[in-house]
Amino acid sequence: MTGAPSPIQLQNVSFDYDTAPLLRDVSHTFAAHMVTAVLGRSGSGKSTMLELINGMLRPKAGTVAVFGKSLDYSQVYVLRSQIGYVVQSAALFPHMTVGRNMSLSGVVQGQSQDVLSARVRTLLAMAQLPEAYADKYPHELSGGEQQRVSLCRAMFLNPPILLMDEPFSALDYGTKLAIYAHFQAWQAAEPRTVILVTHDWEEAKHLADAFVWVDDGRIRSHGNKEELDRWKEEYLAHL
Ligand SMILES: Nc1ncnc2c1ncn2[C@@H]1O[C@H](COP(=O)(O)OP(=O)(O)OP(=O)(O)O)[C@@H](O)[C@H]1O
Repeated sequence: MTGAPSPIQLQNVSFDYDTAPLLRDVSHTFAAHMVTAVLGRSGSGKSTMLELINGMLRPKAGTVAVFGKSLDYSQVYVLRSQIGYVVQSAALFPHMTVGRNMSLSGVVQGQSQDVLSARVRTLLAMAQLPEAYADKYPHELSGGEQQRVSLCRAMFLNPPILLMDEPFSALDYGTKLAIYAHFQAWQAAEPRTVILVTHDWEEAKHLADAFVWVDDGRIRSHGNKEELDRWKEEYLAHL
């Protein structure tokens, strides 16, 4: 724990898609400047939890607070510059260059071309991608490279919060390890509050400092690496 106030709090949050309850009275305070892995089997509501945090979904009951304030759903766009969001498929726009894909949020903010280009160069260097990639199109990159671009895009406005939804699950093992290393280097250089959704126990152990296990609409357990080790067999048997 860093002792810094939590930038993300769920208080008695319940949610359903007008069918069976999906999250039931969930409360959790996410630690600042750390990676928290949210684990759980498929369909347990992990992605839904991220969409509640970034305001794409609204709880049926309870509150979501970001930086100490309950979300104001009439101004959810304000969160876009504070919360980066990375999903499993890199989801880059195919008709735009890599540089354009990365810098869209800066374009929307009216940043000058010089500022945009400089940030693209910095991020490509951090992701150890060649500068010339800025002018390539997504289909010219490998899956792992596209996912690195997607991470760069989420980092473009330097958001203090990063939400990652199974960002590495479609990658082969070698590519995954390489991206893990990039991600860890970025996190060491500029610690953010990261929530990493994954069902992969090993990935969670590798990348995160804190852990939340979502099951049957509730937080079944949460804790540190020791806790995670304690759950291992039970968790794997439960998937
Ligand atoms: N837009 C939607 N409308 C209706 N039901 C939905 C919608 N999105 C998700 N669901 C359902 O809600 C449940 C939880 O979905 P969610 O994607 O949050 O789970 P998850 O834990 O992230 O799963 P996975 O690991 O498979 O991605 C699933 O049963 C899913 O079918």
